[in-house]
Amino acid sequence: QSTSESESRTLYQRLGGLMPISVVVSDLIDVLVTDPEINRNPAVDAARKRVPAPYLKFQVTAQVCQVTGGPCKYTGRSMKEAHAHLNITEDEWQRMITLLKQVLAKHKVPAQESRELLDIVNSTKPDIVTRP
Ligand code: HEM
Repeated sequence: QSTSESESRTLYQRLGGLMPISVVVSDLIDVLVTDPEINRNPAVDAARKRVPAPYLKFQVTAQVCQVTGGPCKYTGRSMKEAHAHLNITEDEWQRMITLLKQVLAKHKVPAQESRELLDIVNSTKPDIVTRP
């Protein structure tokens, strides 16, 4: 396959589609909802006890599928609305990024695709982090 052909593939295609995306998201949610550093935030701890992990996995998978150029339609709330009540700090954000990088490495997501996904995730930071 030529370089121009590989560059025309969407990030969704290069990640391998819904099957690997759903596995990476599932693993990330599993480590996030049990992480002591993240759950030191009482609002996050309360929300993850109230909101079923399978629901979060579904919503985040649909969102990642959509924003990477896949066929899904994300129907959940905006990132601002979904996280406004959680008082998420810079340190908690950095912890989430560390866990995300570990999950991407565990599943051997290539460097280029990992970078593009991290750029997309980082673009949501101003809507999610509401405390310094
Ligand atoms: C430190 C970082 C984050 C934490 C601690 C966190 C935690 C949470 C929690 C607890 C909820 C449930 C809120 C509720 O319904 O009361 C939620 C919802 C959600 N989060 Fe996050 N989140 C983080 C970052 C992200 C990022 C980076 C994304 C995607 C780019 C994301 C996508 C979503 C989605 C799609 C929902 C569901 C929205 C809905 O129910 O309509 N989150 N998050």
